[in-house]
Amino acid sequence: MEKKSGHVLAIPYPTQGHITPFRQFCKRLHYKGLKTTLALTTFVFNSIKPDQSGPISIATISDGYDHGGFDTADSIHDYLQNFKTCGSKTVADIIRKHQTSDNPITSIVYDAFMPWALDVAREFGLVATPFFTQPCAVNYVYYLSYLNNGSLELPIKELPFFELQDLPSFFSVSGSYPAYFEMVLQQFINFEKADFVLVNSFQELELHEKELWSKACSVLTIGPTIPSIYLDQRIKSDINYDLNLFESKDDFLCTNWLDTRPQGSVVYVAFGSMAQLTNVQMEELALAVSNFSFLWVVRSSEEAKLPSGFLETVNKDTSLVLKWSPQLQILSHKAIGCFLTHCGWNSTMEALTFGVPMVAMPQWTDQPMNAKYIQDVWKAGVRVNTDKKSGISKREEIEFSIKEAMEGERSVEMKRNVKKWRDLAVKSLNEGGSTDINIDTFVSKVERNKVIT
Ligand SMILES: O=c1ccn([C@@H]2O[C@H](COP(=O)(O)OP(=O)(O)O[C@H]3O[C@H](CO)[C@@H](O)[C@H](O)[C@H]3O)[C@@H](O)[C@H]2O)c(=O)[nH]1
Repeated sequence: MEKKSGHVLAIPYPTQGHITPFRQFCKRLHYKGLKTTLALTTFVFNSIKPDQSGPISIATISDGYDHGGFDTADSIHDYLQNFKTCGSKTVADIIRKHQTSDNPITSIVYDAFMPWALDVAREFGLVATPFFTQPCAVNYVYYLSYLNNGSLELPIKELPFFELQDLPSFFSVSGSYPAYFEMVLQQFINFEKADFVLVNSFQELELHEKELWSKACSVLTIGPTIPSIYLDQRIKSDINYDLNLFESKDDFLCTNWLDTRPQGSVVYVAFGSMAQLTNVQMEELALAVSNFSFLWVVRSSEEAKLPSGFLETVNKDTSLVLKWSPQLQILSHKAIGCFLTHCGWNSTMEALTFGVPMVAMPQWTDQPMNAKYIQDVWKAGVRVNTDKKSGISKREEIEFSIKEAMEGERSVEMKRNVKKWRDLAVKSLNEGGSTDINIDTFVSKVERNKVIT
């Protein structure tokens, strides 16, 4: 690896689904010779106490909630406002602190949810690039809505296949989470002034959507941000995600148990780090998965919603319930037959690139749109029908969809397709692939930027 002169400060929004792709992108930049520093909020830093011996430095910034994090904010709106104020100040402090060092910061890669970081970067003459952790299609639709003052008309001319239920939940559930809706639209207030726009996706997966969006800005797809060992294997040390906000105590238990299960027999059920199901939905899910051999992640905060006595009745030989799982190890295990997922973007890319058919149960935000692509565009899974009135997926529907993905006629096609996406993902990461070229483009821009201190 040839050492290069640039130094990137990477600033994710402080949740698991954002910290992970940022951390992984830093590993790619380090592999290309750049110095990288990952900024975590003080609260996250203190919660996970990250190992700091690796090549990626860690710095802390403040979101205004150093002691209790997001949970102690009065509202989402307050949290975002305070993050902007305290974040701007503490990011500037980090840049200043490095100015007299051997390796001053030359570039900021910031979460697209935090467009205020562009102003800080410009104040110091740094390369500024937002990083979108959701796919091009979702970002493009938000962009159209931003141009249209928050509304969106169907059909979308260039993406005519979307119906209301396929759009991000802010459109289909009108008035829901106004502060977050505002946040996803604000991603576009200044993005045209950025040097590039980085997206955790790969070009082959979203060719049309990337082209559409490229008319508005310079889009570089730099994903998937899954550890190299599972895909291109160019970065030997990149074997796992290594910053976990949730404790995973039972990794060995879990993989040992999977070793005992027949090939393609287990339904893996996980809803990421944030989704909250209703009690009724939990019950329907519990009743449906009980007809299969399953491995279900039920986070501590969701556990009370399980039907009473459920955990005691789980047959430990054929099924397992965990509070958090080593998801990569699970999805890459031959015992897994399908992945019942909320369609968070990281989980979606993981399933696609590990070749696991999906049963899509989107909950909110970008997830319904990811589900649409999973079923109808990439043909890599089946979306569970929901009751129009209650929004609940009934047990029979869940059961039917699992069978479709595990053994139905469509399952053969799905398995063929996920294999295709996996091969394309590997190709994009390999030398000369689309992602590899895009990362090189970004690296040369950072390298050329000479900051005058
Ligand atoms: O038991 C578990 C469950 C999840 N994961 C990992 O946690 C991450 C979860 O990310 P994601 O699937 O994207 O879900 P969320 O945590 O819900 O992510 C949020 O952020 C994503 C990126 O912006 C959005 O696409 C989602 O809708 C949003 O909810 C993935 O890398 C998983 O491998 C584990 O390691 N163990």
